[in-house]
This record gives sequence, C-alpha cells and structure tokens, in this order.
Amino acid sequence: MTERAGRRCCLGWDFSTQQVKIVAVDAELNVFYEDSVHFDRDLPEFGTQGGVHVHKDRLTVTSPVLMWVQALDLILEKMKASGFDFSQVLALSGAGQQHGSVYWKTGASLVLSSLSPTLPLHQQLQACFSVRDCPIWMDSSTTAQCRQLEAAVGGARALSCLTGSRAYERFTGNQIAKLFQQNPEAYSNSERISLVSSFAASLFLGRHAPIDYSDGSGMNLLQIQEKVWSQACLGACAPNLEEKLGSPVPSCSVVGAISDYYVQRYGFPPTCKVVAFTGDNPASLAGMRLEEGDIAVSLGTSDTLFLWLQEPMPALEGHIFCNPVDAQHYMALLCFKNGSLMREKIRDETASGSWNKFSKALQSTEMGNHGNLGFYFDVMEITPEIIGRHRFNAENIEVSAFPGDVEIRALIEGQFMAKRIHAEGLGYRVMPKTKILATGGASHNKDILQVLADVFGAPVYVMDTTSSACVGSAYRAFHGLAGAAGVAFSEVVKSAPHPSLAATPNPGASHVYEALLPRYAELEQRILSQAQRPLQ
Ligand SMILES: Nc1ncnc2c1ncn2[C@@H]1O[C@H](COP(=O)(O)OP(=O)(O)O)[C@@H](O)[C@H]1O
Ligand SMILES: O=C(CO)[C@@H](O)[C@H](O)COP(=O)(O)O
Repeated sequence: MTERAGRRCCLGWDFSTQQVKIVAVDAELNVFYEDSVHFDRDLPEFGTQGGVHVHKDRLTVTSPVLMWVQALDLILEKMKASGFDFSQVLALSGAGQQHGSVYWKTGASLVLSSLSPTLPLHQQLQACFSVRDCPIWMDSSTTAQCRQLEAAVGGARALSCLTGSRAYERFTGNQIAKLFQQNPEAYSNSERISLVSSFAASLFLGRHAPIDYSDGSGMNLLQIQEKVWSQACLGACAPNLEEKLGSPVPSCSVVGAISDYYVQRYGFPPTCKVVAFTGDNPASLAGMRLEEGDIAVSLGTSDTLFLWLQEPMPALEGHIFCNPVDAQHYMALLCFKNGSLMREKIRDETASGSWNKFSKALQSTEMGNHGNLGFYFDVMEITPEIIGRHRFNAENIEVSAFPGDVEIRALIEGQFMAKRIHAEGLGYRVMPKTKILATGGASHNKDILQVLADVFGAPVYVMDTTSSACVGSAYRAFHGLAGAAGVAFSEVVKSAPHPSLAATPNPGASHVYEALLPRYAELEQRILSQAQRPLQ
C-alpha cells in the first residue's frame, strides 16, 4: 500500500495467532497503511502451522517467542523499504492474542534497555527468554491446575465472581501454575512474566511493560472490580508471582516513550508515546466503536463474540473483562476455538480448498439446510466443551456424513446458532435496533456474513479493514495522546469512518431459525451429556 509522506499518525499493532499486523491511522482517523507478516508463510524456519505448534499430547499448544520478535523485525524492515515516514508517528499501541505468556529470563531487562540500533531485535534477544515456546490460548493442558485454583478460592462460581471467569485451561494463571509445577527452574529464572500484549509493548518500550486491566482479566488472577491481583489466586498458582507480573495499569495508560533503538534504527521521533497494549478482542471492541446493544463477532483464528457491559455479571460460561476504553465499565466475551481453522478444513475437504466454491455451496443451499444440523469441533471446543463432528438429520438422528454442500451450510449455520444460543445464555437478546459488527479474516466473505445475518435476524456491518484490533489499537493510541482518562474515547473517535452494511436478513429467516435454534440447543445438550465432565 502506498504511503503519503509527512502524514502525522498513530500506529496500531496486532500480534495475533497467525500473523503480526500493523495499520497507520492519520489525524482524520483514516487508515493509510496496512501490512502484515504471516508466520507460516514468511517465517517458515519456525515450522508452525497456523502460527502454532501442537504437541504430541494434542493438548499443549505453543508458539516460539523468537518468531514473534523476528516478525516485528521483518515488518519494520518492510515498512522502511516502502518509504514509511516513521518520523511522523505520534504514538503507538497494540494488541496481542489473549492469555499467552512470555517468560523473560533474569537479566533480560538489561538487554532490552541497551539494544544496539545496528542489529535486528531477534539477534539481540536470543538469550532473553527462560521459556522459548510460549503457551498460547489454544492450549488446554492445564485441567489439573484449573481444579486446584477453583478449589483454593471456594469453587468455580467464587472464582468467576472474583476474576470474571471460572478457571479456563488457556487462562494465564493456570498456565503459569503448570510451568511452576513442571519446570520450577524456568519459573524461578524468570524475572518477569508478560502477556503477549505486554511483551510486544516491552519490545517498543525497551523495558518491561505493565499488563493492562482488560487483557489482565484473561488470567484468572485479576480482581476485575478492584483491579488488583487477587492474593488468593496468585498464591494458588505460584510463589512470588506478584513481583514477576508487576502492577496492572488502566488500559488507556501511556506507559512511556519509544525506546531509543527505534529512534536510531527507523527514525521514530523520541517523543513517540507507547500506550498500554491490550488483548486482541478488547482492541477490536475499540476498533469497532462498539455501542451498548450492539454485538461484535470476530471471525479470526478463533471466533469470538463480545458485548459492552455496564456491570459485570460473572457466570459459569463466558468471560467478563475490564473494558479497554472505559475504566468504569466491562465487556463480556465468548470464545469459540473451532473458528477459521475448522472452516478451512471443511473448505479443503469439500470445496477443493476454494473459498469461492465454499461460497457457492452457501448460495446454492437453503436457509435451514432442510433440517440438517452439524457440530464441528476438531479440537476440544471452549464454548461448549465438546470434541468431534456430530451430524443430525431432520429427525434428529445422528448420521455419519452429509453431501458437500450440506456439510458447508451445516458448519456455518451451526457455528452461528451456537453463537446466538450462548450469547442468549449470557442474557443477550436480539432487539429491533441490534447491529452485528463483524471483523476478522472470514468477514471478507459476504456469503458467510449472510448466514450470520439470517441466524441472528439482524443486519451485519463491517469495517473497511478486517483488522479491527489494529485499528482499535491506533484509536487507543490517539486516546492516550489526548490525555485518556479525562477524555471520553467516543469523543476521540467520533469522526472515524462508520462501518458499512454487508448483509441484511433474508425474508423468512427468523421463521426458519426460530424453529432450528431450540433443536440445535437440545442436540448440543445431548452431545454434552454424553461426553462432558460435570461442572461445579
Ligand atoms: N474469503 C474468506 N472466507 C472465509 N474465511 C477467510 C477468507 N479469507 C480469509 N479467511 C480466514 O481468515 C483467517 C485469518 O483471520 P485473521 O482475523 O486475520 O486471523 P488472526 O488475527 O487470528 O491471525 C484465515 O485462517 C482464513 O481461514
Ligand atoms: O482466547 C481468545 C479469547 O479469549 C482468543 O480470541 C485469542 O485472543 C486469539 O485471538 P485470534 O488470534 O483468534 O484473533
């Protein structure tokens, strides 16, 4: 993308599962530069698939920390080669895939603060990590630690009231507890533990960046009302954890000025501010300028659905996070692990790997799929905890296969029915004025969005860019520049481009899905009762 010289701007970064992305947003809030580095494609030496390594136990999932560092080197060099004028960057912020943890080895802060501008980051940070393969959000190997944590605080509901979520395998506290139990040496050799978001911020700051309240809410460690670490949770996970985490900060905090490394090597102004990085879902909420009553659906590696909440209403399903743009408020989030990678698998199996053919199958089949319903969870799903593929015909009889086109519609309808059912479980109701804001890679696909509109019976809007986490990060940087706490985020972004309408429900859609939704919910319960461990 071409870059106009001398355009004052803020940068928004996203360190997500499959790639590192960046946008530059000018003072009129227009995106004028976008770029990305895709881990599998651009850094094949790390041998990741979808940006991750799935271990032999099928439960442990990690990503190499040096891959993330090298991706940052690569993308900055690409920007430099394209003539990007770094001297105009007023501030930057960013996002990271949530829950993943980075373990900085003792002595790392010294290296971070004395980087030589003549060398890329990855050459200098080689020895800075006590764990080279970081556990990420797809990991589900910490069930034992989850049960220990819940027991320590009086049960799943008590933990949810305190931290916004019952214990989840991917949540960072449980991951840290596992590391401490299985590799105490690496744990004690870690001077600092970052989330992916605060790790990325640290690279820009040249010192350890604090964890922000919003991404910090995805750890099972933060008391979301008081916004302090819970001593009971810290104690249940690992010793001396508070000093390794540092104090959490409001998400809109300016955490410092950019490290001299970037001033010398790329020409950033020394005054360029770094605003606390946050989770990719909270950053998307900012990027979509979500309003109360709207519902956001992110169709990235994971599918997530999130809402703005005035008050926290912790439950045994879903998560409550501190709101990233308004310290008094909250957001609710549901995460579905079998998102884009599951859609890609079915595309490869039934549509010769072509999104075009996949779309044609959606166009050529009818709403409601003649009563055929499917559940597609190749990896253990988070919402709900089910694994496997389960297909049912119109008589609720389980069948072993569907014709290709039926399979594709069953997948997409099933994914969106699950989202609506679980959002309603959190108390959400589709209203006449409801807008669905869609983002993430699959929101490129109009036929997928049509099914989303039909299942929810509400119009679907998209942003010009599918990278709402990047755009939200750039908006948050502007908010930080404007003095953040004293200025409403909505005021700072009021002139930003509005999302555009991508799909409206087809006539008759509500009739079709009102009949199918209860059936889907019943069949989900049937599968769950055959398989699931009892919840507390
Ligand atoms: N036309 C399309 N139709 C459906 N899915 C798509 C399309 N284009 C891209 N995708 C999906 O988008 C995914 C990447 O989404 P993205 O939001 O960029 O991921 P992340 O931020 O998690 O790295 C890919 O895995 C791919 O399956
Ligand atoms: O675990 C969650 C949210 O709780 C995931 O949504 C991660 O935040 C990964 O994000 P993507 O890379 O799929 O955007």
